Amino acid sequence: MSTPILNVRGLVKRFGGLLATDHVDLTVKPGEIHALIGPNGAGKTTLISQLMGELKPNEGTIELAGKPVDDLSTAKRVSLGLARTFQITCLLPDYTVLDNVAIAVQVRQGHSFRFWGNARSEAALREEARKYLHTVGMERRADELVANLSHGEQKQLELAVALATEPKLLLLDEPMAGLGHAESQQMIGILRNLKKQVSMLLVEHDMDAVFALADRISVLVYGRIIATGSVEEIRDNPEVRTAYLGEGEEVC
Ligand SMILES: Nc1ncnc2c1ncn2[C@@H]1O[C@H](COP(=O)(O)OP(=O)(O)OP(=O)(O)O)[C@@H](O)[C@H]1O
Repeated sequence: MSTPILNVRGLVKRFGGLLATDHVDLTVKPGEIHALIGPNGAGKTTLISQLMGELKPNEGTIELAGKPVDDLSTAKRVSLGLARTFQITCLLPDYTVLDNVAIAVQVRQGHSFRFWGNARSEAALREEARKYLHTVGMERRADELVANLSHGEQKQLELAVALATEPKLLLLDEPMAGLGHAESQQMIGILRNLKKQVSMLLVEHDMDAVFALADRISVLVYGRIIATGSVEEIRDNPEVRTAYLGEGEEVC
């Protein structure tokens, strides 16, 4: 079996008396979309923050493509191929769409945002940035200011910014949040196409999107993974139905 892109073993995070992450084991295989679902407060964001190195676990280990990252900073983890998109968009509103992606390319290349404006390198940066805009279907909006984008377009741009770091593993924190039906369908199409390039851990409440995209699903309840399996296995699991999907409800 090939080495997982992400391998989490026995991860524990305590906030005082609260076990926000309760001995979590989780893998993401190469080319896989692994969805992480669970009710509000289950510990999904806390888990992602530990993967990124923003929160220090109390116990457990995290490996990225076979390499332990437990003692590495967030920046070092990003340079090893980890990227995250946020629930709340985190873009530069006074810059154009293309600038936002070009800046991310520049940062990946090891240059500080401070050097933005270096005319010699800008053309090459912009050319590369257009590639990521194309991937998310936004090349025609390249010269628009971020402040003028719709919520759905901002989500797509945020994805392009994350892709500009050339990740091996993309952590998606509710990419469908706040999107209308048409925008959700568009995002599902983009993520499905992206599968060829990057593995994904998808945290999402929109079950239609999860069922449409996930190769495997893990269900987190009170910090503990109660089940991992295929869409069918999770849909039919009685414990999952009781704890999360709602006993007796039709879920598809
Ligand atoms: N910094 C913190 N200090 C204390 N408790 C925290 C902290 N961050 C999160 N918690 C608690 O840990 C638990 C898990 O929270 P978390 O935000 O990770 O859940 P979530 O599954 O992401 O929820 P949602 O779906 O609403 O985003 C909750 O009970 C929350 O109140």
